[in-house]
Amino acid sequence: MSRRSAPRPGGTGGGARVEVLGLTAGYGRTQVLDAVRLTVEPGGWLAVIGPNGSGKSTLLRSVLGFHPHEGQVRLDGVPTTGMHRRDRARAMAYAPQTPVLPEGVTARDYVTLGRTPHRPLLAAPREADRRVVADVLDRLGLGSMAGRPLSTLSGGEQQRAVLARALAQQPRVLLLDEPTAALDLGHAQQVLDLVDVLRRQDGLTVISTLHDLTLAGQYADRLALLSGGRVAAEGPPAEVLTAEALSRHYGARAEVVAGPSGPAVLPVRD
Ligand SMILES: Nc1ncnc2c1ncn2[C@@H]1O[C@H](COP(=O)(O)OP(=O)(O)OP(=O)(O)O)[C@@H](O)[C@H]1O
Repeated sequence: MSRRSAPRPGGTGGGARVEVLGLTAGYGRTQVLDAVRLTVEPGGWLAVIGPNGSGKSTLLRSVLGFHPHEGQVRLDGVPTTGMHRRDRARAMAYAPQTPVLPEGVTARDYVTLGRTPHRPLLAAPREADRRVVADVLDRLGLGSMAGRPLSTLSGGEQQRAVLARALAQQPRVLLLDEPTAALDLGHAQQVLDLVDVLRRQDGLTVISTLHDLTLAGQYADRLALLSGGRVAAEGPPAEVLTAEALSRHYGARAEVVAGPSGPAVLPVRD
């Protein structure tokens, strides 16, 4: 993965403040989220954690406006419901946990789809779009396979292509659902390092879900623990990641130790 500095794929002129106010959502009669309230400052990284089924993906999809909900989401104080779809698409990019990948499309063409909100309807990609796409592909270590159909990429390479598409969008807010699920440790660190660089250099605001609590604690500056439809704990990783919280909300036996770059969670066998 190259560390070329310009042009930066996230070079957007800064992130947005995200406010989630009283967000309630569910499926049919089943309520999954109950009046969730969160704030992420520009350039902040909030990792939403919580046991399986606690509503992390539902929360991300609701923030994006993809899932019906009550309550309000504001970007820099502006309710997203009042924003034009195209403006919303420019502001927020999403890398889903289980994306539907189009058949017969090359990695390069797929990532170029991320430029759609930035160009006139039906217009062909411009030189500037091609440069952003090439840079993102390069920075995610996908440059050499850009011309290959997505279906021939490995699971981890496909996951990086999905992230590349989101970064090519040059959003102000990046929402990542389990971005490292299919990645080996080295690639997981490279992807998270890149996102971290973008938020530090450009003030990109990041909201992610992460099952790996040690990685969550190392990269995010705040964690929100979802449990029972509510935010059970929210704050700096060292405050949220406690053995007591992991036992209570995950039913897990674990020790939490202070690591060199954040708390590390060590599962303890019976
Ligand atoms: N389309 C759907 N129809 C009905 N119920 C759903 C649907 N999608 C999700 N759910 C339910 O909503 C709850 C929250 O799901 P969600 O995917 O948001 O959880 P999550 O915290 O992201 O889970 P995981 O950690 O397993 O990815 C779960 O109980 C799930 O079964």
